[in-house]
Amino acid sequence: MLTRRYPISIDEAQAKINQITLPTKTETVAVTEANHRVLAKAVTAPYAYPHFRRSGVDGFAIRDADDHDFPKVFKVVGNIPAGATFDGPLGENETARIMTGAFVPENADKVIMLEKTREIADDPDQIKMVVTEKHSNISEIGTEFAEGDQLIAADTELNPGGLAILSAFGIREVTVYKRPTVAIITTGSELMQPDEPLQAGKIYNSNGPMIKNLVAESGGEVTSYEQLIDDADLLKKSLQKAIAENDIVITDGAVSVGDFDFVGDAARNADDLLFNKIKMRPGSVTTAFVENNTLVMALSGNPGACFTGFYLYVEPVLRRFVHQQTRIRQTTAILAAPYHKTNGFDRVLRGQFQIDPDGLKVFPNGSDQSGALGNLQTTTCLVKIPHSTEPIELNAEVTTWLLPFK
Ligand SMILES: Nc1nc2c(c(=O)[nH]1)N[C@H]1C(S)=C(S)[C@@H](COP(=O)(O)OP(=O)(O)OC[C@H]3O[C@@H](n4cnc5c(N)ncnc54)[C@H](O)[C@@H]3O)O[C@H]1N2
Ligand code: MOO
Repeated sequence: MLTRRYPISIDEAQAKINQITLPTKTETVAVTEANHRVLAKAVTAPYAYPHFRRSGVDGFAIRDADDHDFPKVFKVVGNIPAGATFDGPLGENETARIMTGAFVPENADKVIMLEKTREIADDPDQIKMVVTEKHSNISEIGTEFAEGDQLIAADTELNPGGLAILSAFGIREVTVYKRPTVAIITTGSELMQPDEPLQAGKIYNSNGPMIKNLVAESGGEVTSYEQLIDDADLLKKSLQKAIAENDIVITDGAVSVGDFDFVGDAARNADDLLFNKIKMRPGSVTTAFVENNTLVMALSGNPGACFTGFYLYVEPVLRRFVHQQTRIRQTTAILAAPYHKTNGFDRVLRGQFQIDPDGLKVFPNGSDQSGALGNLQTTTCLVKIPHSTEPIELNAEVTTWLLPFK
């Protein structure tokens, strides 16, 4: 039976996905595993930082009371390497040799850099200081953070710099948003297994590995990955299980109107069909529905359309699960190379961008065909050519989406 479909615009389709309510789930993870995880709770300083007075240079610690009439000779009463402490106060004209990062004696007020001192021949217990210093060269307690200060705000995606801050306080665990769980179901009796020899009429599954890695780099957790033959019962069972166990299910193929396009049937019967046709090419068949509180994103089997559909509709929702903005930058650019085709739907070209002194320029990058995949490695942006009966002019301003990790 031919399914009636109601095409909506790219903006409308994106808005529909953006409107669905997502659950908030959190978990505790080790800081060692937390790079690119998103904090669900702010982290505050358990104590002041630095928590002891630290020398910023290698040199000799002195008291304010002795900080006059240079050059002068001091008595060396201690040696404080980094990691050590120093007992007792410095007396009059006494100093302690001290290394960068080391504990400053409690009554010392300044550290004179090694370069401004001279050893006294045959007398290691004395040191001559040539001149004083303008600054104390001491990091005082709490100069970076007072106890209770916010170290990193909630809803922040941790990066190696953030992990350094947490580690500086000995913090070993953080509360983060759970990654959305994602099941991937690729379909098609024409798909071979990677270890099968090439056969006439069949192809290797290229979308599967692409989707898996796109999900992972967008912060999703792939819980299952399947490659199914075109069989309605098999697909139905797989889909039901995937929906019951995951936050998101991504299907690929079988979503058009052909004899084996079973995902379209599931969409039509779903709790909430968001859309089953978009006024764009490639990717017009991209379909989205919610079933049992799980979002099902049905991407086209055609590689170019699958790639485009993922970035425009799936990446943003994966990021929203963990309270983050999409990593895709939507902006305007100058179409810097000619494009002659016209189209009843908006066309989304795979492109490449260039940042020039006079602005952002975009260039079509090879084939705009839905089934073409030769440009998937080198594409760095998507470019929207609005539907029109006239070809778009060279140097027209166009909407573009700059893709992440390119
Ligand atoms: N009568 C109509 N036919 C088609 C329409 C239409 O509106 N009416 N739409 C066309 C458009 S546009 C597209 S896009 C495709 C979408 O088809 P499906 O998403 O249902 O995908 P399939 O039919 O299963 O496969 C399409 C194409 O992609 C290849 N494929 C499938 N899976 C993979 C994979 N994992 N890796 C690589 N390639 C894959 C498959 O072999 C087909 O060549 O429908 C048009 N037809
Ligand atoms: O959905 Mo098809 O990719 O529009 O060409």
